[in-house]
Amino acid sequence: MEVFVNAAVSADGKLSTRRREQVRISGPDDFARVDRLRADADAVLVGVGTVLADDPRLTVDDPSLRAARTDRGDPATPARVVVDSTGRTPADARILDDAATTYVVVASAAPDSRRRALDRAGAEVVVAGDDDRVALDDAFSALSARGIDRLMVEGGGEIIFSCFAAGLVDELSVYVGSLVLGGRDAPTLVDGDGFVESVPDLRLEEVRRVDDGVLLEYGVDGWVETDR
Ligand SMILES: NC(=O)C1=CN([C@@H]2O[C@H](COP(=O)(O)OP(=O)(O)OC[C@H]3O[C@@H](n4cnc5c(N)ncnc54)[C@H](O)[C@@H]3O)[C@@H](O)[C@H]2O)C=CC1
Ligand SMILES: Nc1nc(O)c(N)c(N[C@@H]2O[C@H](COP(=O)(O)O)[C@@H](O)[C@H]2O)n1
Repeated sequence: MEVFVNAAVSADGKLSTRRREQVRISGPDDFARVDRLRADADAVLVGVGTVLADDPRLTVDDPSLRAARTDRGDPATPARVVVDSTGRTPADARILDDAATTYVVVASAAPDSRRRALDRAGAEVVVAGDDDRVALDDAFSALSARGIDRLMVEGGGEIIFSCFAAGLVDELSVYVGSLVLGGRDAPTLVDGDGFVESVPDLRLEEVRRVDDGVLLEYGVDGWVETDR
């Protein structure tokens, strides 16, 4: 499976404010680029933190992109994936609408009542990992078995960290908007525990001005020691 991460950050590297409310960082051209990235994916993945904060739909909006997908036999919008260890996704979350299949990936310890509620709300519940936290390598294998070959990860910072930590990321694109959000508790592009001795090694492929910001595109080359 090919995995690419795309997110928008402020000039100081934040995904959002300390209130964790969705912030419009991208301009119209960047949102159009994101729509094209979604249209090229078999599924778009977020962590449950993003679902609770933003209530996203993660659909393809441009009618011509939707038509191109259906012309080649794909659903108009890629599948949506929520990584949600305990099944906290609300039954009325917009990501569970009928625009596309939505996989909610839970850990084996997720309560049966939550699994049943998600199933009733229209989610396809997938169990990955054998304890109380979703294991992403198992989750991605399960998604691959369901025909997902190209997976777009939109965030947030916790899930992006876990994707890098598991060595699952092939490409990273970051849109850096011209604003400063600040806040020691505001989410950043990569949160989690952070890397110390060995860190993901990026290869810069492209730098381009988009709207009033900069798009950075990287390949991921494995790991590098920090004392280089
Ligand atoms: N500017 C942008 O492009 C984007 C911004 N955001 C922002 O990011 C914030 C949400 O990000 P986060 O709080 O970091 O939440 P997140 O969306 O990364 O979800 C993290 C949650 O997923 C669950 N989880 C299950 N298994 C996990 C695993 N193996 N690794 C990590 N998490 C796992 C946990 O409950 C964890 O708290 C919001 O403020 C949202 O607005 C989110 C996406 C894109
Ligand atoms: N690329 C990008 N730029 C921004 O400025 C953003 N705030 C985000 N946020 C992400 O988009 C999701 C919402 O998408 P829909 O409104 O459902 O289409 C949000 O949940 C973040 O993942 N992305």
